[in-house]
Amino acid sequence: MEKIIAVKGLQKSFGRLEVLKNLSCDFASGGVVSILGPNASGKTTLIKSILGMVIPDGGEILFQGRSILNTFDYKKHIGYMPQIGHYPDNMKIGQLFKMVMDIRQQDAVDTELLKAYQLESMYQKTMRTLSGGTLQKVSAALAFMFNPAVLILDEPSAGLDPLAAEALKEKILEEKTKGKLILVTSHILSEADEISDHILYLFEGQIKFYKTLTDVKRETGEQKLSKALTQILSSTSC
Ligand SMILES: Nc1ncnc2c1ncn2[C@@H]1O[C@H](COP(=O)(O)OP(=O)(O)OP(=O)(O)O)[C@@H](O)[C@H]1O
Repeated sequence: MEKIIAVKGLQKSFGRLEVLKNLSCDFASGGVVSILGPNASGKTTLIKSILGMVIPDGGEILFQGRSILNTFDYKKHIGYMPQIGHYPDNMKIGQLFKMVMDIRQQDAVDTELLKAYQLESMYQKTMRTLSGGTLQKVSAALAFMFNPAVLILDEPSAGLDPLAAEALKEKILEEKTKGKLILVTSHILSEADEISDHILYLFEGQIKFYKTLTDVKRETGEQKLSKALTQILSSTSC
């Protein structure tokens, strides 16, 4: 499959804390990559670097072969669902969607999640009154709304009720079949097991391994990702 994102020798420190240590990896279209690793291993910093929200100290990131440094245009090809969405407190859900469409000068192309989550019936609710899960639903609907080639989902199902999480999982699988790249950070291994083609495991800002899910299971002889990871990590110092 075509390589859409290339990360080369990425370095990032916050003060004296080295968060990404010369990290290199490629991501191809048409698959789900789960980015796993312990808390503070650098998962969010990696995806925020790809999104241009964190400026690396060294290395480079190419999107479709071009450096993302000082560019903005590539972002229209990425749908991003943050860990916690921050929206203007007094804005209503309907106004938020309209504002995003106005900024992009584009109507919503994909309203599947918006409908699945019945957000239209909540258009008059203001953002500050929403439950954490509803906020997540709004973020998910926005991420998929403009049919982007790449989706970056940061712990997407955290806070979603089981039905909403299932709808999101189905949506991810559906979009994958359309040839999209979907990067997902998660701590829920059963979910990663159901949706992933590749597992990228980060530890202390470095890639411990980046393999297909099939290889992870074959090499460990385990049927479940959770057991395979336990086996790999107990034999190393992660
Ligand atoms: N803006 C920032 N300023 C200072 N330190 C930061 C900043 N952003 C992240 N860090 C630190 O960088 C490290 C990596 O954070 P990051 O959010 O990338 O980890 P993560 O793997 O996504 O963690 P989690 O699984 O807990 O979400 C952490 O120690 C965090 O405190």
